[in-house]
Formats: sequence, structure tokens, C-alpha cells
Amino acid sequence: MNQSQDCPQQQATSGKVCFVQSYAKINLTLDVLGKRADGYHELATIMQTIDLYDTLCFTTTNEDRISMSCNRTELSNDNNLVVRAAQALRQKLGLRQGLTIELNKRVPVAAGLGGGSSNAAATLLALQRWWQLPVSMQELWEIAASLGSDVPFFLTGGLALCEGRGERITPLAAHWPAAMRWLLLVKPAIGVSTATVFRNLTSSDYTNGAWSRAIEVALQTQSGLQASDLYNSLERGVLAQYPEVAQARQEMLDAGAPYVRLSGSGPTLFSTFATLTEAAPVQQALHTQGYEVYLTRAINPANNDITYF
Ligand SMILES: C[C@](O)(CO)[C@H](O)COP(=O)(O)OP(=O)(O)OC[C@H]1O[C@@H](n2ccc(N)nc2=O)[C@H](O)[C@@H]1O
Ligand SMILES: Nc1ncnc2c1ncn2[C@@H]1O[C@H](COP(=O)(O)OP(=O)(O)OP(=O)(O)O)[C@@H](O)[C@H]1O
Repeated sequence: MNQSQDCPQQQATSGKVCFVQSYAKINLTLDVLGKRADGYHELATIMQTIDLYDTLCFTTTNEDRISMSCNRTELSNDNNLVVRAAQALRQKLGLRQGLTIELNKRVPVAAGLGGGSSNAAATLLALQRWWQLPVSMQELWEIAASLGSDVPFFLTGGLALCEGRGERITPLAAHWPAAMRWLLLVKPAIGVSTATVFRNLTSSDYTNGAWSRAIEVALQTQSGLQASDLYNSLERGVLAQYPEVAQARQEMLDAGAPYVRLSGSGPTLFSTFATLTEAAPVQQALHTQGYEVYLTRAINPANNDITYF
């Protein structure tokens, strides 16, 4: 990675700089248990951090404001989750320190990979550590949960069971199966609104959480996780509503993927492989058909010390 390429504005300033990576996730399971009175859905989902990341570069300024820029210019505005995260922290602590944030997106946007949520959590953690702020993990969690259901997961990352509307996190220790070492992600050329996907659920899509419970047990035992344990309650509706996603799924299967699952609210699909030799033909076939394709791995990013499963 070339840090100066990711921080072009840093070259033109004498402010102090902090540079972090912000990793995406996939959902190994996603059980939707039902609809709640507040309009959200009750979930049990097992999420895993993957080695696909955006970069964030923070520079201190003398102005009492936050400004941000992004290589995806449509995201360069004050509604961006990185600005909202930094503002929430500044407000909570009454800080006046100015900040410029440069966000370099590599993770596809509105893709079911949690990119914006990860950016928000990475901002909270970076500022807490860099500025040595007197804010506890519980307080960071509260800010994270106020920003979005997926944001608290990214404060710890790795492998975790996420419950409630997604904000109640239980980290899991795992025996990651060698048979699933390589994760092939395929993104159809559409963005999907998470709210629309949840709105289109029917009660027949609800489960009792058994898929997530079963995978939790499988991951913690030597018997291990298998591809057939993966499940997503949102998948039926997304495949029915978005023909582009159904077509991409079929093309992955035709190219030799043993099975295909949706990540989050999609449209990104993934399949797992034991070896690069098995993954490569599927990767090549989908790339040739014009899809965005990412070959990645499960990681545990704890303490900035990346461990590959
Ligand atoms: C689909 C997942 O990515 C799975 O990891 C998450 O549940 C979505 O997390 P997120 O993007 O952080 O979601 P939020 O920003 O909190 O919510 C976006 C919208 O999705 C719907 N939503 C989200 C989470 C949830 N448990 N129930 C919902 O019904 C709501 O309509 C909400 O307005
Ligand atoms: N830093 C950011 N990165 C990406 N999108 C952002 C960001 N800040 C705000 N957004 C808005 O959030 C929307 C969802 O983006 P994101 O990439 O996080 O979706 P996602 O991968 O589907 O997330 P999730 O899996 O958590 O539902 C985008 O359409 C965009 O308008």
C-alpha cells in the first residue's frame, strides 16, 4: 500500500497525521427473527471481518470544524458516516480540535459488506487512540450504536455473534476451517438499499435463530463449520427482487462454485474455497463476465495486529 497516494492532502499540510485501514465484513449467517415495535428487525447474525479495506487519513487543522474528501466524490459530504462519527465524538467531549478526513474507498458501496459502518467505527477508534480521549469502550459502543446497527461490530471485528438489531456483540473464538480459506466475493453492478430489503421481508423469511446458534457451535468445535451451515434470511427476497443478483448467483454456480450465499442485504454474493486453484477459475469466469470480483480471506484485526484465519 502506498500511504502518500492514499493521503494526497497530507503532502500539503504541516498538521499531524493518523492513517488507518477500515475492513469490510461478510455475514456467515443472518437470521431475521421478526419485526420489532420500533420498526427494526430482531437479528441473530454471525459476522466475520475480511481482508478488503478502505483507508482513512486524519489530519489535524487549526479550524474548529471537520472537513472530508473521498475518492468517490458522491460520498464527500457532511452526511458521510466518518463525519458523523467524528462529530458525535467531538460533541460528547466538547472538543474544538479541527480535522480533515480523507477517505479512500475500495470496499464497494451499498453492497452488504458494511463499508460505511466500518469507516465510522474506524474513525471512533482512531480518534480515541490518537488523541488519547477519555472515552470508554462502553461510551464508544453507545455512539457506534447511534450511528447504525452494524457499527458496534466493527469496534472489535473478527468473528462475532451480533444480536438485537445487530448492536449486541459477542466475540467468538474460532477454528476457521481450512476448506473455507479463500472467500470469493462477486458484486453485481447495482447498489441495494438495506431499508428496502428489510421492508420486503415476509413472515415466512423469519427463523428462530437456529442457523446462527448452529454455526456458533460448529465454529467452536473441531468438527467445524461447513458451507451448508451458511444461511441468510434476506437472500430469498433479494434474489426475487433483483434479477441481476439471481443471474450472478447462477453464473457463479455454472463456473463451479460449490454453493453461493448473499452477504448482508446484498447485492454481494460469496463462495468459499480451500485452495486458490479451486477459486481461480470461478474468479476468472466472473471477472470476464464484467463483475467486480474480490478474492479475500477472513481476518482478525484486533489491536492493529492482523491475524489470518
Ligand atoms: C443487513 C446488515 O448489514 C447485516 O449485517 C445490517 O442489519 C444492516 O446494518 P446497517 O446498514 O448498519 O443498518 P442501519 O443503518 O441501522 O439501518 C438501515 C435500515 O435497515 C433496516 N434495519 C436495519 C437493521 C435491523 N436490525 N433491522 C432493520 O429493519 C431499517 O429499515 C433501517 O432503517
Ligand atoms: N463512509 C461511507 N462509505 C460508504 N457509504 C456511506 C458512507 N457514509 C455514508 N454512506 C451511505 O451509506 C449507504 C450504505 O453504504 P454501505 O457501503 O455502508 O452499505 P452496506 O455495505 O450495504 O452496509 P451494511 O452491510 O452495513 O448494510 C450508502 O449508500 C451511502 O449513501
